[in-house]
Amino acid sequence: MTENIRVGVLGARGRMGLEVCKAVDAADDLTLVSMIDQGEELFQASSAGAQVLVDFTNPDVVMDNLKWAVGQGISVVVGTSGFSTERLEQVREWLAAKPGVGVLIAPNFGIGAVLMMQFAARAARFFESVEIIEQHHPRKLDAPSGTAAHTARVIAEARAAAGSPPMPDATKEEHLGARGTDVDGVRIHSIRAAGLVAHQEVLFGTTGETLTIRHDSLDRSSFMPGVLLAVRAVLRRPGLTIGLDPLLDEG
Ligand SMILES: NC(=O)C1=CN([C@@H]2O[C@H](COP(=O)(O)OP(=O)(O)OC[C@H]3O[C@@H](n4cnc5c(N)ncnc54)[C@H](OP(=O)(O)O)[C@@H]3O)[C@@H](O)[C@H]2O)C=CC1
Ligand SMILES: O=C(O)C1=N[C@H](C(=O)O)C[C@H](O)C1
Repeated sequence: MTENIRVGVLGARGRMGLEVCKAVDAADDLTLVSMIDQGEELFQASSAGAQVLVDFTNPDVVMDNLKWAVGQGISVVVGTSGFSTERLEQVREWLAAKPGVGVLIAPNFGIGAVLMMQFAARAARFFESVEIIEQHHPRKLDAPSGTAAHTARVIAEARAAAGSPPMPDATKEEHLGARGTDVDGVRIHSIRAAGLVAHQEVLFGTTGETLTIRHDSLDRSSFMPGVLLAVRAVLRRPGLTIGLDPLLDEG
């Protein structure tokens, strides 16, 4: 009989952390050994023998958590947003000194959201224009969302690979922010409103037609199958894994 994976949760009293603790607790093959939130010591996780930490904290603290965990030889599943190319490079450097440790960072654990990003990358080369509209609950700290920024990057990569010309846009005079923010040449518009959870539209346009790809997380339980998939996979994936895509492709 295989032993349960021992899991610790960072940000355990937050909106996502609470949901992750419930999901881990309910899984037969996982054991919740540590729940850590703001002001509590990370060593509680190593003392409790955590093999995998799940981090849903905030962009200001996640890098310190990761540095500590990798240093301790503990693998980490990260949902916290705010990962730039520079941050990812830093994580790779820490991991290089700790072969065997795995870190999986996913901008979005919703399976539908992962598919939305894949579909957007596939559509990118067929359209002249594309803009992203993301909508979230008003307690979100960062804008644009990590999902929107990642979507913009994969679209930009697909457009560059296809040799797409710059998008048409005659705007000459602009009120600050009216055209959203620019990530790798793709405009992102961020909406924050009570009642929302996490929603995104990718709007493509070309002569005579548009294509809108939309995903809605209506409840935070939508992220849990992806989080559990990552927790189960990270111990057999040393090094850095970005996104759930390679796990979904495993079947
Ligand atoms: N990848 C994905 O699929 C998803 C990612 N997210 C991302 O996850 C992150 C968390 O989101 P959400 O749960 O809504 O946010 P919350 O603010 O509800 O939760 C974050 C929790 O982390 C705590 N915290 C702050 N600092 C530390 C620390 N050093 N150690 C441990 N805990 C700490 C916070 O405490 P306090 O409030 O006292 O600061 C809070 O309880 C965000 O970056 C969000 O964008 C969210 C949903 C899905
Ligand atoms: O803060 C949130 O809620 C979410 N954050 C992630 C992001 O920034 O993309 C994932 C999802 O959109 C929910």
